[in-house]
Amino acid sequence: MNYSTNAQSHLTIDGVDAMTLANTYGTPLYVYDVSKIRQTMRAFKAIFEREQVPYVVSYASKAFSTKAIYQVAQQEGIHADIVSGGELYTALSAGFNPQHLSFNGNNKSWEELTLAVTKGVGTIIVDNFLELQWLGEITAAHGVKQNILLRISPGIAAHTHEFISTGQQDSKFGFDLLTGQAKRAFDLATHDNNLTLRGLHAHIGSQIFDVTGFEKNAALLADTAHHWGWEPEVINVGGGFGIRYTNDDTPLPESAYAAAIIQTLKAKADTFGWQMPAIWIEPGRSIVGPAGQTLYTIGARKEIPDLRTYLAVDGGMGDNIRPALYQANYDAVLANNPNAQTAEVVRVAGKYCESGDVLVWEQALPHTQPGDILSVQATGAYGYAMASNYNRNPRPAVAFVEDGGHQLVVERESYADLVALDRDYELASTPQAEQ
Ligand SMILES: Cc1ncc(COP(=O)(O)O)c(C=O)c1O
Ligand SMILES: N[C@@H](CCCC[NH3+])C(=O)O
Repeated sequence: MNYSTNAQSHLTIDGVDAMTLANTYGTPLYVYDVSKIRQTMRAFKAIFEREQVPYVVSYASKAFSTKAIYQVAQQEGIHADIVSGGELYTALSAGFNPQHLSFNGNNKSWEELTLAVTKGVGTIIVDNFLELQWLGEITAAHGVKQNILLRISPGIAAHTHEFISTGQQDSKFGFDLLTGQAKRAFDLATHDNNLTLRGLHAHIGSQIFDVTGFEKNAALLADTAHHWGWEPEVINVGGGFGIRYTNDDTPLPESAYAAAIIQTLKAKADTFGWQMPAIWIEPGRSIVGPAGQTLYTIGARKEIPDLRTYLAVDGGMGDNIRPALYQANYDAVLANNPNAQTAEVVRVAGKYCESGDVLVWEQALPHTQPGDILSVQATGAYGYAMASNYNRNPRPAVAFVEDGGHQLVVERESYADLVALDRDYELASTPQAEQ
């Protein structure tokens, strides 16, 4: 990897010195290169525009849900997918157009569905029979008509980590196709006057590197609709496009995935004599993952001769659970001199009370000192989004960087924030407890 640096040999992010960011906002710090986010959003759109097919690019905001990212998505003219009342609230607080939201999730509550219907969420992607029934009741009670898609469990196993594969038949998501549940849901949905069924949805998994799963998925959704004697307006093939975390990962460009899906559905539309359905995709990781990195301050070091050197930083599994959860790999770089000669291989560990609290399993680094700044690369997806307060560590701040400028978009939590929702246990001071 060749990192961009300035005259002081410091790592730069879209023209901003990483050391300036660490000094200004403290560490750990999530930093996003917004130009890169915009580039990816535009690249996804460009391929559909070039092929002149109707489409919606919907950013899967579970990957990173903050007001600022919904605002960037809106500026770039893309939609957003949400999976909870909390993500809906965040998007609405950011001023996001609710018509451009789609709502996924395998167990949406009555309250979440009511909020979505009454706030005008554009599309609800219905996952199960209870939701279909509730949605019928809620829309009738509020006298509204709601656009929906049906989420199908397509029976396609994607080649990825078991925990992030969702398309196989043994999955909690969506209506099962093979046992006829999907057809039953289709019949129910098309007979409900308050629901407008616009199309089908299926998502096969995440961090996928080849196009065949997406082609199969698109073909299967089209074949299914055709088999039911129905011409859908929308085919939503989900997200899951893989990214480069380390040099071992070899993702395709955004355009390759999109082109394969477009070709598959063009052919199906031709064969079935349909108008071209709108192709919806839901990329999350590929939009924000490569654009994010996390800056840490290096602290203690433990050398076990002939075994391993641990280098500890001031964050860890609380801000990036992915290595512990999925054995995920990352690259790290010394922000104060990224292109310096490497001198040793270390394991980068966090500060949490868990042996599995690792950020990088094996990393070649130059000589480092306590106080140096380490940047773990490509942490933009499912890092902040999955952050926790384990060990009562405050969650880090988030900074956006663009064209040489920088701004905090999420403040660092304080110790006061950590106890803000706590209440004193009053019974603890009753006479009985004192005896
Ligand atoms: C329904 C759905 N859409 C989109 C995504 C986004 O996936 P990714 O972040 O891998 O693009 C997911 C997560 O895997 C998902 O479950
Ligand atoms: N959170 C996971 C991906 C799950 C995607 C949600 N369907 C990750 O970090 O890779």
